Amino acid sequence: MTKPLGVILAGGQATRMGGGDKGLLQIGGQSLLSHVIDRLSPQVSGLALNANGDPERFAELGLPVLPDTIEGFAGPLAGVLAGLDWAAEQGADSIVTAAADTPFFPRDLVTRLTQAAEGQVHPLVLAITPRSGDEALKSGGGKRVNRHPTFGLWPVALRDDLRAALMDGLRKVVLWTDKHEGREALFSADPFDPFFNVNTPEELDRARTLLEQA
Ligand SMILES: Nc1nc2c(ncn2[C@@H]2O[C@H](COP(=O)(O)OP(=O)(O)OP(=O)(O)O)[C@@H](O)[C@H]2O)c(=O)[nH]1
Repeated sequence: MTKPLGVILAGGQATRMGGGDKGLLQIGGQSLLSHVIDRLSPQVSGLALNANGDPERFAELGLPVLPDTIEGFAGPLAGVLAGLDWAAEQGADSIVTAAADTPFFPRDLVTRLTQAAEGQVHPLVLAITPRSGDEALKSGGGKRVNRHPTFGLWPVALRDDLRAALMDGLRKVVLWTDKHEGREALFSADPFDPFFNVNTPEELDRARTLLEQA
């Protein structure tokens, strides 16, 4: 398989942060988005940003900005679809997505997702991490892993199926990936979950602390 294209998902409304663009918040003198770009760009053959509204606010990043084509903030799958349509125009056969609010994701994300897809007709893989004992207990159902639906490898070949599912009202990522027998790639959560994401002002403080300790 050729190296996939990368798409950074920044199309949400950041309600828990009070609105605006979470990706433009600063940690360690750099925006969350630029941390994500630094991690993802060496792993992919090209990069775009999925975001809604005025693209000018991201101009200095120098990336193509892809708005959702499904209306009404349909969730991250709408961003995946925008990325797949862009990849089809570029003649690529797959994309890897990363969320703009997740500054510490693994530097071998793409390698590991791609390895997990070996033998699949349409490569479709989500990242997962083990839950800590406490988290597993609190989850009621005793789930042992966290699935990270914004970190995945997605096939261009399934973009029309995804479009139809979204038009039908599907929103939950794993419902769609399970339907297509998506696989999972397990990443370590030691010393902390690398897919830790920033949703609230408290989590922004935690990200700053983690960065200082790194
Ligand atoms: N393209 C697109 N991406 C979305 C949408 N909603 C969420 N996302 C992305 O999905 C990822 C996870 O989003 P959440 O943290 O659940 O949602 P959020 O809108 O960022 O924040 P909250 O409003 O506080 O839930 C982030 O990368 C978001 O940018 C959407 O409607 N369209």
